[in-house]
Amino acid sequence: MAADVHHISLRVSNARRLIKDLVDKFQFSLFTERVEERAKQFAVRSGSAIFVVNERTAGEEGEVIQTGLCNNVSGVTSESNVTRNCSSGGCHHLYDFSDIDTPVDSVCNVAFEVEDVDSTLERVVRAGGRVLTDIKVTEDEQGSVTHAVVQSPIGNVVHTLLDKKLYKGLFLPGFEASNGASMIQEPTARLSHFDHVTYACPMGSSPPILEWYERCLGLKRFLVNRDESEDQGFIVQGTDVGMRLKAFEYWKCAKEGLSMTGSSSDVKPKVKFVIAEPLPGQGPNQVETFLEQHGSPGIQHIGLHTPDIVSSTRQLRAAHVQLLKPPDTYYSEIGKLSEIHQVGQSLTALKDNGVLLDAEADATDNDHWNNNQRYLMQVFTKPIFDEDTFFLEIIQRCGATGFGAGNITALWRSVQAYLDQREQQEKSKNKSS
Ligand SMILES: O=C(O)C(=O)Cc1ccc(O)cc1
Repeated sequence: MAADVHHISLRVSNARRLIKDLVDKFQFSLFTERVEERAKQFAVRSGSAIFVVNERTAGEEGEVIQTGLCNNVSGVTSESNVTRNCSSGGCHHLYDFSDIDTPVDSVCNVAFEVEDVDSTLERVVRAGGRVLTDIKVTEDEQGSVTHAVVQSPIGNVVHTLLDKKLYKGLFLPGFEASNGASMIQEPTARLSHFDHVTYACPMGSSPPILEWYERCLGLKRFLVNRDESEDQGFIVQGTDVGMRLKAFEYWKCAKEGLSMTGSSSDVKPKVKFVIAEPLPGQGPNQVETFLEQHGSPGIQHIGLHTPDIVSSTRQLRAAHVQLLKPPDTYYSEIGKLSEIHQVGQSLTALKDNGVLLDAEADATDNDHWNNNQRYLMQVFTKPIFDEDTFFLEIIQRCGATGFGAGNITALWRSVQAYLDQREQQEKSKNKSS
């Protein structure tokens, strides 16, 4: 079963504000939208990364809105443990499912493009998955798109499954080109594609999640780096750090997996998924802060790939994007300078821009890259919504396919320092009021 991320949708209270930030600060372009009295949806893109921003409206939950676009033309084999709910909310935000309440702004749908929605849905049903919206066909003069929506095993996250083989239009039926939008993808897009989606999940929840993704969607586990144990996942633990990571992705075949990691641009890299769980006995930490403020497990951050992280980071800082800096000691850790020099990067450029570099981020033997030239570079933004929940990561992979322990720890510490500072500010605000 082929599955590739088509877009990721967010549900927010003020869509225009978020769109403005994504366009002005992150250089996404607004290319298509669907604005009706009861539904506002905007799509922005940078390279192949597409976000659909859906505006939450008061009284949205459970309402039935008919737009005339949702013709239910086919069903799939029904099983008693499957909830089928086609009418409620399904046409409100097209290609999404509006009935799962999100009390705060949230990223809640990773939409996959699949070969065949019917057979994918049958597989989901057979594996005990929950279908939220049965198969629907939407059409306009450019052709038709078949879609369905399934619930993921993670909080409010759903997956829309799309078959666009019979569609020639700009995006999806029901969406109109935005004013001034260009059909041609800007060649200079700085952020080229979604690299990974990281879920914050409760302690101990990863085994059934991995099983769900494998059985329902055919996504398979891969090791984050050489130090990961198959059983335990990759454990990041220190005095102030405590998290278990497990990762999975879609592998068409081993051959494609290998060529994906090379520099050739003819294969679109597949998006990776990471599950982050807190470890027992840790103090307050960012995964738990997410679970608390978000109200359920969900998408904690998304990694966006750039071909040039130093210039992307400079541009983002100039556009007033708040990026987290690693602890001061990061660049003077033993071996860091030689690691940076060995791969031909500049300490000053990385340090000035707060970019982290890790050459241990691999669990595979990948002969396309020289062993000591496989590395990745990363930087995190501060949370982008009002709550301390979702943030973005900018990442540049140079051959490395996983995540390195050194960077994960430094990224964790930079997020934690920010959250601790926020908590202190809140406390002193409450004292003085
Ligand atoms: O390094 C990455 O991008 C990861 O996805 C690992 C990670 C996961 C959760 C955190 O709170 C911090 C780092």
